[in-house]
Amino acid sequence: MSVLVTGGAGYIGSHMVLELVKAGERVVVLDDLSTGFAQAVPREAVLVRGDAADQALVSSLIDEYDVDAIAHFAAKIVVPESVVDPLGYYLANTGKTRSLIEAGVRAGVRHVIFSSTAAVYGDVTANPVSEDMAPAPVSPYGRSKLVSEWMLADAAVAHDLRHVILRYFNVAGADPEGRIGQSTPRATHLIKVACQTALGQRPVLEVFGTDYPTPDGSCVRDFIQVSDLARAHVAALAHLRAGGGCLTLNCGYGKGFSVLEVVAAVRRVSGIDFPVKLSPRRAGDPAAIVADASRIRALLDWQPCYDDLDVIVSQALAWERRLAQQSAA
Ligand SMILES: NC(=O)c1ccc[n+]([C@@H]2O[C@H](COP(=O)([O-])OP(=O)(O)OC[C@H]3O[C@@H](n4cnc5c(N)ncnc54)[C@H](O)[C@@H]3O)[C@@H](O)[C@H]2O)c1
Ligand SMILES: O=c1ccn([C@@H]2O[C@H](COP(=O)(O)OP(=O)(O)O[C@H]3O[C@H](CO)[C@@H](O)[C@H](O)[C@H]3O)[C@@H](O)[C@H]2O)c(=O)[nH]1
Repeated sequence: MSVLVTGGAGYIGSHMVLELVKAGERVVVLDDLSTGFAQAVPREAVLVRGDAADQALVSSLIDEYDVDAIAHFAAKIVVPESVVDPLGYYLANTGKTRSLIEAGVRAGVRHVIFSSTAAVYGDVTANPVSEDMAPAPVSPYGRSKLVSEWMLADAAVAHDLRHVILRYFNVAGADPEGRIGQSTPRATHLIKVACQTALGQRPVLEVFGTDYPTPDGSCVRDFIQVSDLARAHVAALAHLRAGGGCLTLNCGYGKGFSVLEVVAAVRRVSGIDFPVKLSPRRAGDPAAIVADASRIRALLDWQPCYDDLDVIVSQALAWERRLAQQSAA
């Protein structure tokens, strides 16, 4: 049996591939390398360059590698881009997910793990947020993911298919052994941008908004370390293979850190007092979003190992240093 990982050359998918390989799984990565990197895929996994919506290709991979489970990471992920290109996002995230699931169902795949997002909750007014809260996404990106969630749920009723939907909160950090990390060019993620600023690769870190109704006025987020998140997928796979039912689970630690607290952590860990500019709010940012993370701990055999902001920041910094060395070489 093998696991088909779409988007397995990307930031989060590549960390799951490492965890799967470590667990002795056979892994086939299907990635079009639009934002991913071939070198992020370990030698032990098969990398096929192609589109997750290419049904003929997906069917042939399922047959050739005896795939019993699909982990679907492939997507477009930039929220503001989704506002200017909603149809592109619905195609990439919803239309292509439909094609992939259909190919999987036809070929007899019974397990799907789907990368969803805290963005499905929208502008929450109370924290922490549990999975029972009615989703109300405010961006085409969030809506494109929510429609995919619904599609999976409907397909699970009609077909012999079970799924785990994982709603990631803010993903950060890197492989603790330094093999992989977030390589996305022009990334907008706070911890990555702050580390790049500390290392002098960006002139200044802008803090978007200091007048939010939060303790220090900046936004609050729940940061989950990427290898912990990857292991949640491995636990979800074990749940499905053991005959477990469909689940929708938040992936966070249940702890909020403000943007200014993250800045302080990056300064503390790096020892560098990099420049920060207090700027106006960024459109579309909810003031605070923190996971109620009790369900995943109750229902999956999953224990986080890196639930510590300074550890996450030190991994992200180490990865940025490595990327800088690679590009200088
Ligand atoms: N990064 C976050 O903080 C975050 C938060 C919530 C949810 N997510 C979700 O996690 C998943 C992975 O995100 P990431 O941060 O690793 O992004 P990423 O851009 O690093 O990875 C996406 C991967 O999918 C590939 N891809 C895109 N479209 C494809 C297609 N049609 N066919 C084949 N491959 C394709 C890309 O080349 C890339 O390797 C996405 O579904 C995203 O929506 C990410
Ligand atoms: O240079 C920066 C970058 C970010 N921020 C702030 O930091 C917070 C976090 O921003 P970011 O790291 O861009 O993450 P989010 O906008 O919270 O979105 C992430 O987390 C969501 C789930 O919570 C996912 O859906 C998205 O794909 C993922 O990018 C926000 O308040 C931003 O305004 C800054 O102040 N300065």
